[in-house]
Amino acid sequence: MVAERHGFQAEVSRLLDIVAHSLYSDKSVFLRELISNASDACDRLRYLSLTQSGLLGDDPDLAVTITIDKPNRLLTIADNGIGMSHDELIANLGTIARSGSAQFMSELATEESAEKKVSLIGQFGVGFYSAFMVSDKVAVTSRRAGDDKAWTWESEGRGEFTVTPAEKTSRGTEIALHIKSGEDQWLDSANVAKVVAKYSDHIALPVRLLDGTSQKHVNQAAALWTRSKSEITPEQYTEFYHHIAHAFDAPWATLHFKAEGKIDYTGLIFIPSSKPFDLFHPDRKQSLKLYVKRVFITDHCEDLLPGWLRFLKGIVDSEDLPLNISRETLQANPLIAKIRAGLIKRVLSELGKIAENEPERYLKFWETFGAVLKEGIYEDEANRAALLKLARFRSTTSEAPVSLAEYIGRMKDGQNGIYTISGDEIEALQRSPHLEGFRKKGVEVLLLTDAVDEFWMQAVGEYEGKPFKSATRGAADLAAVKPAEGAKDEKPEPKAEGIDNLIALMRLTLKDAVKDVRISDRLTDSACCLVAAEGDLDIHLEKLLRQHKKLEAGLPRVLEINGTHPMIASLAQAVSKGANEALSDACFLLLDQARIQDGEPLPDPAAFARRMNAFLQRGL
Ligand SMILES: Nc1ncnc2c1ncn2[C@@H]1O[C@H](COP(=O)(O)OP(=O)(O)OP(=O)(O)O)[C@@H](O)[C@H]1O
Repeated sequence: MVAERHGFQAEVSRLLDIVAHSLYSDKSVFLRELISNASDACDRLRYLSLTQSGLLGDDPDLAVTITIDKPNRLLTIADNGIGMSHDELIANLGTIARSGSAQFMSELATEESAEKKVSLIGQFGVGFYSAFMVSDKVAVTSRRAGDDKAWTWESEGRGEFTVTPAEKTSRGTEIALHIKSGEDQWLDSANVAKVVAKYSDHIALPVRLLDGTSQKHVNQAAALWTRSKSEITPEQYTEFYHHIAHAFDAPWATLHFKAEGKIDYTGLIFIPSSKPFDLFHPDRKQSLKLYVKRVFITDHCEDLLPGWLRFLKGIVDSEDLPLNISRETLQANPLIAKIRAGLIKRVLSELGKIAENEPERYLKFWETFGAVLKEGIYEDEANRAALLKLARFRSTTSEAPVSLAEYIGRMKDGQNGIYTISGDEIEALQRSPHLEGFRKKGVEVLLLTDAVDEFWMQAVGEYEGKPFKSATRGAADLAAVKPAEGAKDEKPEPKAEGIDNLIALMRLTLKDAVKDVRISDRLTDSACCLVAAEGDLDIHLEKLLRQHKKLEAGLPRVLEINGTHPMIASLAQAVSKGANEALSDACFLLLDQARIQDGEPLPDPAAFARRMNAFLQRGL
């Protein structure tokens, strides 16, 4: 029969190209991926057989069998799981269905550093395609449970694959790897046995190795989470994490526990140490696997975890849910809500312990997943207090990120709020003129760079009675802050003479381009800055909303001028001689200067250039 020819989806071709250039120094991961897939296929069949008892037929003992055929240079991984139909072979092994993968692949293509490439692809996972690291040809023969037809998918991993009808007497999938020359260790029985033992130890199915006539069982075939903690080594936990999460990093933390009482369940939960590529993709769902009495039910039980814990990996095995529960009715099950509450409590308590006892280690976690936990502060009132305690922030006065409790402990006498400034980058925030007055008074300001910050701060309003206050909104209230002990009680510098006239002229000249012009409490070195009026949207939030097309035009801002700045003093003096064109240009130039310092585009760059040139010319 003529083979059907298909091209790989562009993302798969790119992935295969990367795989072929052998990214990983440890190629043995291909065995882990294929054994994981085989075990998942058996789990899925077992779940379906709960409601379709005929599916298991006369072959009820699910297992994975690995065979070495040295003369033909073949290594085969076979399972009697769910199998794949003709269309599933094409869809599953020819495309990547994960959302965001096209964008991910193009980012990967432009990444130059090989090391970063490995770490990126590690977060993505190469799954089945890792077979091409050691094979020059892969043939997948599969028969879907309940179907009588079988098909062989075959490819050399270069742009296309074929699908042809096949003879296969039993259900399941057989993946035959034609081992590349130079990769002979994958035909060596002792080596394969060692690697398979490592990767299948925690798998709940028997894994067998056949070499010629000899056959041996390589694992205990008991689900890892059912064993007692004292019997499990850190390496075994890490292996299980790699298997379950298809991850390459080491877990940052491992929680293995048994909840007993009103409801009984076991949890084996991992907090990854690196960010998955799609952490902020809108389609990303939580991915804990749900088991009932050791039988895999689903990895898409949305209600098992809140969105703000979507980075967790692992399993939950319930003793109380009925085995024949359908995935659809799971969501409404009150037991799921109880398990969810229990999981949240455990994870938060573990994070709290690590934050207290190992602050440096905790900071690594916070840098990776802090922005996601902040979503919880915004949306989960019940856990808000615990999450606020766990939050850490960069600040103007401390090298290490600080907690809100630490911040409050260092507040100055007379300071009446927790000051924050938001923007895209820490460095730009540090340079912001808005902070000059705060620095002078030694008042700490938290530097916020996550988009979600604006939202949770609005929702929370205050922490332990201290309101959050934006350093770029309203009056700075710094006059009330007492100078630090030992510092000279500096008298405020006298404001430039005629400044009130300058302000009046600026208001008249700038009209609706600003909401107001006033003397600043927060500037010490710069001449001017823009702030939001009390009660208006924070400047950074407004910028975000405009970027996301949720707001059309920006609101006019308050232009603050530094009453002690020599240039402002000269302008004030000039005003006393009467208004003229140069002064009018100066008003607009000051406003544009403030916009530039905020990283804002100028509404009329040509007018800016014209005024600037006129000014330079007058000065020469
Ligand atoms: N042995 C198998 N039996 C049945 N289906 C399989 C088997 N191996 C792979 N598949 C199907 O092919 C799909 C793609 O496999 P692949 O390993 O590339 O990705 P994945 O397992 O979905 O993702 P990842 O490995 O990154 O978590 C699987 O989701 C599964 O549907």
